[in-house]
Amino acid sequence: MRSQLQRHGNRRPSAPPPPSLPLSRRLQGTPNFSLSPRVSFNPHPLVLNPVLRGQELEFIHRSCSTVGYRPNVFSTTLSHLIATDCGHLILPFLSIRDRIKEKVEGFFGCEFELFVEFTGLISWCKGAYIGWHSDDNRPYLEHRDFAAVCYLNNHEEHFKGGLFRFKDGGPSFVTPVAGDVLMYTADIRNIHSVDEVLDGERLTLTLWFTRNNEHDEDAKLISLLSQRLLNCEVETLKFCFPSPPPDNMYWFSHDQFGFDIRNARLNILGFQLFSSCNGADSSSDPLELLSKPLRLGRGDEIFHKEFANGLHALQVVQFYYWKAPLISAARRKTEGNIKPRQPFVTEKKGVSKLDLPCDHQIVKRVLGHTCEMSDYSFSWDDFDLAIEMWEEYVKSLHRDLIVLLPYWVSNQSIFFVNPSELQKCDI
Ligand SMILES: O=C(O)CCC(=O)C(=O)O
Ligand SMILES: [Fe+2]
Repeated sequence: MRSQLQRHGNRRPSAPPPPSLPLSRRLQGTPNFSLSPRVSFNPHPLVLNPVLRGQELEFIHRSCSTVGYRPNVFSTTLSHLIATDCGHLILPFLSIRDRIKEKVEGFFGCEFELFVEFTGLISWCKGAYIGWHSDDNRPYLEHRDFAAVCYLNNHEEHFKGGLFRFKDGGPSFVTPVAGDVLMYTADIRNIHSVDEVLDGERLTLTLWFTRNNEHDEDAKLISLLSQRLLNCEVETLKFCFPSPPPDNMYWFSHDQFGFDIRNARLNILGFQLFSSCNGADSSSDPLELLSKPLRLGRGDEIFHKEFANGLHALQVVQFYYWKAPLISAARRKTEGNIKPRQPFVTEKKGVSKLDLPCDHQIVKRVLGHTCEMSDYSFSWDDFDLAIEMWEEYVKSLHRDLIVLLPYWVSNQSIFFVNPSELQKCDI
């Protein structure tokens, strides 16, 4: 513990300003990086198994992702989580982020500590691909030195297509396997591509690293977090309800039409959204209603509790599916001892179904094969239990975040340490 704190307390010196030569040339002349072509590094992806909190990251992505930087790609960035008042959800990223950073520094023999420039969950749905490119191939990306892609699900099992390919040298392709981390320099020595995804949702945790501290992601995230959490009390759950940013971040557009990703992810799991405003808001844009209090329905039933907005409802639904095996096992164990909590379900009085623009055929084509988790037989009883568990989960992460933030501010670096360990160290 002590050594972990000291490590973070005394960051290694950061790199001097980068010389003007391109990275590829610099590496050839630097003993630490004498293995300049990628093929003379370990040709196989480094395997970090098991992926720390992989299912949790999947839950976060399915509940928080926005449309991404390429067609049919969705992404969840740490800054987006903070901007939607879900800063506590960055905590599950931190151990694996630290571990990957250490591995990249070790693997490439970095003399100076690297800075994380970007951390994000990125999913590639049917039709997504990227042709030959290097990761520093735009003027605004020139500072990127290294890339690490951690695969969170399996080729063939969860998606088809989507192989990673290197243009030169070996291995010529990489088959994504959950837990594998692929690391490469971001420059032209590692021109690569991703084959078109033919089915399913290919999920990765992608990080880029830089030696230029002006592009340190941590500094920006700490400043964002400090602004958002300025007057926040540890016990206030109200603050932990997600607050949606502009709707266009969730709008997947295809030709003239498309769908809202929040609504689509609910629909493919069999849920519909209902608004309690009876007619008063009928003239407003239905997409705006996604930011207002909503109810959830399935078939003819409507759940009695109200959600703060569409993101809140989606987060609870995805949490339910993440925890469904646990919840149903607990219920089986206690069968007979616990009274069913029914009735939870109300009739469709005083609510109206949200009439959102949605091209169901495109939803099915892009996201249709991602609903394997809907196999669990659904129960409102279990769902109600999941709401309580979600609230506990959020409160506990939120508490940790409030404790850790001052340490991050004073180190100007984001890291994870168990808060109870921190308190022991302070004494
Ligand atoms: O997901 C991958 O395997 C690589 C993605 C990639 O090349 C990129 O985003 O630049
Ligand atoms: Fe790339």
